[in-house]
Amino acid sequence: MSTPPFFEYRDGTLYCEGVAARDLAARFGTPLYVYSRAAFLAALEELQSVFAEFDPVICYSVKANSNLSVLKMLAAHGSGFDVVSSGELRRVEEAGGDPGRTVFAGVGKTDEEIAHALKSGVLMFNVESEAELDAIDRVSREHGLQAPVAPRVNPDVDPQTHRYISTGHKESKFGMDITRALRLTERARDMAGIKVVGLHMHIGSQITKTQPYADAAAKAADLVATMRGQGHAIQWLNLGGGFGIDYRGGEAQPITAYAAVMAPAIRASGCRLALEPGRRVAGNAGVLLSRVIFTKVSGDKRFLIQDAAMNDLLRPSLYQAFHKIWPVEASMQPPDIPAGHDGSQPGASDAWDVVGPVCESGDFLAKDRPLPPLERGDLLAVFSAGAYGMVMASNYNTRPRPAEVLVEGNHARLIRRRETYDDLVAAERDCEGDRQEGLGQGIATGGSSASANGSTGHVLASEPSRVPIAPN
Ligand SMILES: Cc1ncc(COP(=O)(O)O)c(C=O)c1O
Ligand SMILES: N[C@@H](CCCC[NH3+])C(=O)O
Repeated sequence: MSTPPFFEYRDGTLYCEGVAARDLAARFGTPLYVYSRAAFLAALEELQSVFAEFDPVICYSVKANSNLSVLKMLAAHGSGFDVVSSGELRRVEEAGGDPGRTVFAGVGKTDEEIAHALKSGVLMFNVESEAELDAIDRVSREHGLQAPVAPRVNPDVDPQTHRYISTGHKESKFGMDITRALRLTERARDMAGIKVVGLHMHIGSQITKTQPYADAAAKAADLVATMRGQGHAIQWLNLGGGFGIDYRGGEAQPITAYAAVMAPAIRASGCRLALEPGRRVAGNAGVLLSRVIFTKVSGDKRFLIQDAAMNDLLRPSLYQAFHKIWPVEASMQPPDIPAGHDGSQPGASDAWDVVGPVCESGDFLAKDRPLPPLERGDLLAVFSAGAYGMVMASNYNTRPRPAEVLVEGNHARLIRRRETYDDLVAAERDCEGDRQEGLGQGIATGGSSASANGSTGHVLASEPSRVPIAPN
């Protein structure tokens, strides 16, 4: 691809734009998510320009990386948003994003969430079922409003991706098959609280073939014509996200290749285009830095135990997902691993299981991965970690979640401080307060004993509890 490398090795060490990764690790501690501002914006701008003919709204999928600073940056560069909860919508609003360029998806919207989205004026609701349509109609009428909606249709195409992240097939919990969708739009004609303005499809994630998009777009264009025949003024074709990225190297398609196969159908539909890319914008804009705690040999296996675990980056454990991993101090970029090959070399003398400290056998970032010599204290970079990384992190094993840093040129800015032990127990201490002071008196006020600092180091502070616990 023509974009400059945002993460590259220079003089034997990894840089993010103009900042050395080792300096970031020293300043902010590890594990640490590091993002390149230029990488996010290059990916967004590529989508905006390649699809420009269709006056698109690129609705960045907030679930991929929902950091407020990331959303602010994208909003300032004309991004719309795709949200799946009131929480995500609040993030967009707090970041200064435009609800009028935001689509609200998700299979289980509550009445409260529907009301929130209606009042904030979202561009449209992606409707996933008839029951949901009824709920949106009812809530809209209660508020004297009319909801713009786009039924989510499963075109029953095979996206040729991991089965856990494919969604456009008939058995999916998401969306509706074509027959049901048309039944829904038929009923919607009589609903005062509903205005059908678009059609939505999202067939899966990390899709590296173009054919599934060609098939889905063609079915979408036909369906738009049928829905217009029912009397709906369809203005929007929302073809979702799913565009794949390079995890191994060489598997991603240029956006122009997807656009080339989708364009004829979009043109035929006469609609404006909405897209919901997440991974394509965020995935290769981030790396996760970690530090080796111990090396260990057990039988024939060699383990690199480092301080990033499944709670920090879940994808390898959950999907057996492949991420390149390479020392921060190295003379060359990590090698590409051909598609269809997992990169593992069982028994190779330089092969390591890269694991974390979490008490699960499934806690690994890579298996049997050939790596240059490494020892305690060395830094590692886990690549392609900008999407579905921090957002899927948890506190399992009472591990504070990592800090996040955004790099712009030669400048690095902390955009989420490292969690502290106090952050993790604050909600529990609030309840202990209730018990001690009597029901109703210790209701949480939003205040906590969380430290305002915590921006450096990976020390798990072991402070004495500040709230005395009542005797039983
Ligand atoms: C409805 C919807 N839109 C957009 C996305 C973003 O997908 P991706 O990150 O693969 O672009 C998802 C996640 O797969 C989704 O479920
Ligand atoms: N979380 C997934 C993708 C799911 C996309 C959300 N619909 C991943 O890490 O690849």
